[in-house]
Amino acid sequence: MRDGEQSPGAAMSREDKLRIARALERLKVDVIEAGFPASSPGDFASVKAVAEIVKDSRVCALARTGDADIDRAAEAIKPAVAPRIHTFIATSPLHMEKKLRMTPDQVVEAAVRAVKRARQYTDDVEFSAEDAGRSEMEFLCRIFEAVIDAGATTINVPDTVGYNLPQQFGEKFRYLIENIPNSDKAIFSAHCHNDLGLAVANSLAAVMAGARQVECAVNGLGERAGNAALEEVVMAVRTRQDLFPCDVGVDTRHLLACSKLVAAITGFHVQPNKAIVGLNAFAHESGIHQDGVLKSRETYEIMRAQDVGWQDNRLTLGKLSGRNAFKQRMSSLGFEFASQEEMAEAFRRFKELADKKREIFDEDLMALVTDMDLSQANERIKLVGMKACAEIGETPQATVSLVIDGEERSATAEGDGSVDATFKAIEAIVNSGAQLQLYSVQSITSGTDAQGEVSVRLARDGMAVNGSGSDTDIVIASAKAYVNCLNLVLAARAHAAAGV
Ligand SMILES: CC(=O)SCCNC(=O)CCNC(=O)[C@H](O)C(C)(C)COP(=O)(O)OP(=O)(O)OC[C@H]1O[C@@H](n2cnc3c(N)ncnc32)[C@H](O)[C@@H]1OP(=O)(O)O
Ligand SMILES: CC(C)C(=O)C(=O)O
Ligand SMILES: [Mg+2]
Repeated sequence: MRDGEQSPGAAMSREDKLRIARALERLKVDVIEAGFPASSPGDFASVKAVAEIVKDSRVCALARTGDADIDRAAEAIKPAVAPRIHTFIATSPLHMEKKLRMTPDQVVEAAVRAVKRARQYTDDVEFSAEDAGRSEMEFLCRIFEAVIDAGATTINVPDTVGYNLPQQFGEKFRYLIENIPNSDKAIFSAHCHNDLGLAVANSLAAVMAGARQVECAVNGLGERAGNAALEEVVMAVRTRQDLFPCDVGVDTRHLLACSKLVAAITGFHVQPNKAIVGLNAFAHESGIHQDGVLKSRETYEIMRAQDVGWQDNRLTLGKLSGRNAFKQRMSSLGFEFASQEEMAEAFRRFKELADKKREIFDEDLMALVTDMDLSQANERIKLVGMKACAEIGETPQATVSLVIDGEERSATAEGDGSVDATFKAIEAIVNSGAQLQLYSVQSITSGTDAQGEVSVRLARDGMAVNGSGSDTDIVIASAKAYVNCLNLVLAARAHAAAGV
């Protein structure tokens, strides 16, 4: 949380940190580095609040080597069940000379003094040699030996600027652990940055070489290009237990939820092709892969989607998809082909359509094999009125009026936001039982009076339907999209009931 928040634009409030801390505790991480209490009164309060609520993970606060920073960190983590102080100072020639303007002797002295002071507050003290990735090995051995003697129980080796390569970083750990006489009295830790895209690889190399703590951040957030992504480190160690001499205690089933929470709080969205938590991490689009997965999941999956929090893997249909996936999808939508010829003809039309359209949805498939085009479905439900209220400090509320088959009905509901309240009000009237799978907003013109286009995907009985709506007001556009989707669901259901 501390380095993750150092991503430009990702600063977190006390409330944000509490929500993330709860999610990290549920994930069963060993240590939560909650913040840097000396940095601001707000961050002090955040770290203290996290220390008050977290029971099952250690709560750690960062501090420079000065007395004031250490005392402030100690004060903030005082309520924690398992408090840790993490103090650091830079050890590379460049940082010592140009930034700190200190001699190596002064740096060792400051580090030892800080660790001793921190030990007066807790017996769990971590020391980091900032920019260790560019520090001289002999100096690292000297300062680490001194701080372990002073009481440091975790020795962190940060590649602060992401300069190291995996083999080299692993060698550093091996050398340090073998050459520091008291290295057995501390846990060695890796803290890698992603400037060359190597943060996870470097962290894993460190673990192979003896590190037993990895500092990482959900979704790989952190200063500049970020830190090692927690979900990737965890799943690499878990998936390749044949190679690692240790495991992680993380409950991986919460990885996706945690990633989504951090993305929602920071506004840093995860790209679709991101490992583990990206939308496409367990999706298969091309025919040969889909065929393999249908026959045996392991042919193209090294992890189970469910083990990291997804409901299941997905077979998406597009121009690269094959017959087997097409047939399976049609079958799950309730269509069985009477003959090979009928199937071949439907598949030919599917490929033709896929050449024109980037993604093929269930309603496209239904239109393809029947004479019914769902996009032309009758509007059985009409949105005739709505009012949504959002007020700071108040629970958002929405009232919606619909005309269903000629009869007008209204409902009011509360929600997490105006859109959520609106959807709940619609559901209070319609009671469709459909699940919201996707919600996205795009502006289709520019300026504050822009038309917003909202897309909604609802799923019911194994079938997903996409609807859209546009308006200058996003909440109204959302209601229109939801109603549009419901009309498509109703049309599909009527169609299925008619046995077409
Ligand atoms: C690699 C990392 O991620 S380190 C953590 C980085 N995180 C942050 O910096 C976020 C929080 N930081 C802050 O809020 C502020 O920088 C503060 C409160 C810590 C300090 O603010 P200021 O007093 O205004 O100092 P400023 O940020 O301009 O400069 C940092 C000072 O700390 C000194 N310093 C840096 N690291 C250390 C250290 N480990 N131990 C002691 N002093 C240090 C610098 O030499 C500099 O000292 P100077 O003012 O005598 O030149
Ligand atoms: C404070 C230290 C551990 C750090 O974040 C870094 O060196 O990257
Ligand atoms: Mg860092």
